Amino acid sequence: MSKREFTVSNEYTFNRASPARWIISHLFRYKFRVLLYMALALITNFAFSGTRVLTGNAFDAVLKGDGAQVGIIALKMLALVICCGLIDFGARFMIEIVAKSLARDAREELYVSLLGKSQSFHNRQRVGDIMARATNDMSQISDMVSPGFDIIYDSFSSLLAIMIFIGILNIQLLLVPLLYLVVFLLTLRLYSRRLNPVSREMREQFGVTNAILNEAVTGIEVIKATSQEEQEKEKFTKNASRYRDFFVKNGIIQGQYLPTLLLGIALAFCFLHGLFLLLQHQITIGQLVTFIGLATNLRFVTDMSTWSFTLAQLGIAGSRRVLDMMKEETEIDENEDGYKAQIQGNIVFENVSFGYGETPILKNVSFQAKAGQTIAIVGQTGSGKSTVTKLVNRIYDVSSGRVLIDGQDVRDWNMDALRSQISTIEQDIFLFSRSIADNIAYGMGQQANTSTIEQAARDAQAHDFIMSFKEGYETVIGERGVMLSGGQRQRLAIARALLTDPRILILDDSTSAIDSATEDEIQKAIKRVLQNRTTLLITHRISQIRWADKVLVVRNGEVIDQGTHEELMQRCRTYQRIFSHYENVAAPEAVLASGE
Ligand SMILES: Nc1ncnc2c1ncn2[C@@H]1O[C@H](COP(=O)(O)OP(=O)(O)OP(=O)(O)O)[C@@H](O)[C@H]1O
Repeated sequence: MSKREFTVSNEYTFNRASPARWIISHLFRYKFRVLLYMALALITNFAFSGTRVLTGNAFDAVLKGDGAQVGIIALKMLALVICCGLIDFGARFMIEIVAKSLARDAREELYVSLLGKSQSFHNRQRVGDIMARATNDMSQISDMVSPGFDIIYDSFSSLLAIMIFIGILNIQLLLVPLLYLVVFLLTLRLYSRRLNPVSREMREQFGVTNAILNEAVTGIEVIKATSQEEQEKEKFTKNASRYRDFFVKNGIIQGQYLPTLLLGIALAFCFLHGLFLLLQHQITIGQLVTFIGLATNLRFVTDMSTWSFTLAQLGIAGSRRVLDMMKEETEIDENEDGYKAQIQGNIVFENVSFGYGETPILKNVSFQAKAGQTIAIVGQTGSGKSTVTKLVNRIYDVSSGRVLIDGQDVRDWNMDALRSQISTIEQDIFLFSRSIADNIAYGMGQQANTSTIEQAARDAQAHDFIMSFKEGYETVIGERGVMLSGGQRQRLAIARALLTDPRILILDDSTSAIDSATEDEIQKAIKRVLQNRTTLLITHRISQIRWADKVLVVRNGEVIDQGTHEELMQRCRTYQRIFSHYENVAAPEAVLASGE
């Protein structure tokens, strides 16, 4: 079992060794329903072939002039057809339930698997591609079972019934159908071998096209602002055309399906063979009629297999893509048996180095934060400030060195215990398209009551602007909170953090997107949120730096100095420059951004 950051208790485990085994293990979960379906479908097909026998019997009775017998046969036929219809309904109903249950289970399995993947995994993925796998591929998997598997099983059980009835009629009559069957299976194998890679590529291309569409819709503002519509259109057209080409190729292979032609030839030979046996008085006219009727039923097997095999191919290709995503290795484990305790808030970085890829970003970072302290991190943009904070709650793991919380390596902590006590207020705050109250209560699993939500909002200086909306706390905010300004979003994030009352807070306040009117309120909110917890504060704001017990000065991934504001003012040239510029220029951002 690969590493996971999140698991569900009592999770049903499926065999992920190969797409076929995976599907079978899913079907196995509903084995009784599958077996019932198989039995019902088999009965339907035998009953249907039985109607051909009755037709032949009726012919013989007519030729003998036995009217009473014809009447009895007609009644038998009616009863058989009604039973056939009812049982067939039961079979279709069963398989449809199995198909939809399987799709639901597979979707849930993929979803849980995605929740358990590390941040590095999600950085590598394109959202559109994930969406294509979670929606289209899942539908393909469901279609593979019903109607795909249904048709294939139905075809083969009808074939079995046809062969048994012909064999009972006269064993010699099996000659042509059996020959046809051998040629049919050979051409079918050839057909699926040709179709398989094309349908796989078609699915892959669909994922790529979907990802482009998703990216364009998400980034529509940038496209419009930079007037790149033409380039985006071309890119999309190119990919949509590739998808079309695969689709056409798929169609061409399907169009070249040989068995239909072969069946026509086989039926002609069946007729000749039957006629020959009739002339030799080995079968009656009625039996010839039954035989031709049964042989004609082979059309059902032949025609349906074209489509059903396409569905099966697409389903297998879809399962492979879903499975590939679920099986992709993730770096961080939830560490279920790890250390669990109430966090006091002592953080120690011991010679920590880290890189997202090959290039090292952080080099030999060491510092300490005592419980309840506020540590400000300052440095030029891209120097690695946010990266330092991402190692605390194990969004990423260190490459070397250790990060300790209360003396325990973060890798030894139980992931849930660790993360549930650490909150992050990031620069780019993500708000769900739900009500404001739900967004604030998010970290509590929606378990907070209205008055505590409101209190948190008041402490975060957010209550007044929330109440200015017509629906107050019930106002639904758009995707990514587009209806709110940067300052409002930040205050909602602060309220969310206050509500969860984390022991460690990571606050990335390096954004300068706040208008000065709300600046004061934000400062108040931040000051409030820092109380009683260890805080790592990334900031460019001089007032906030002054609140800190210790300041880390980061340059190119190294902590070049650390100490209190006063100490650094005395000995650190970079720090002194920040402040001398601040006095002259009024804001330190310019200096920090300049790389000093
Ligand atoms: N997910 C990622 N994958 C690869 N490289 C990354 C990733 N995130 C950040 N980096 C790189 O790591 C370096 C440090 O980034 P980081 O975000 O920690 O800087 P920062 O000091 O917080 O910058 P800013 O003040 O602009 O937020 C940068 O060179 C950045 O390009």
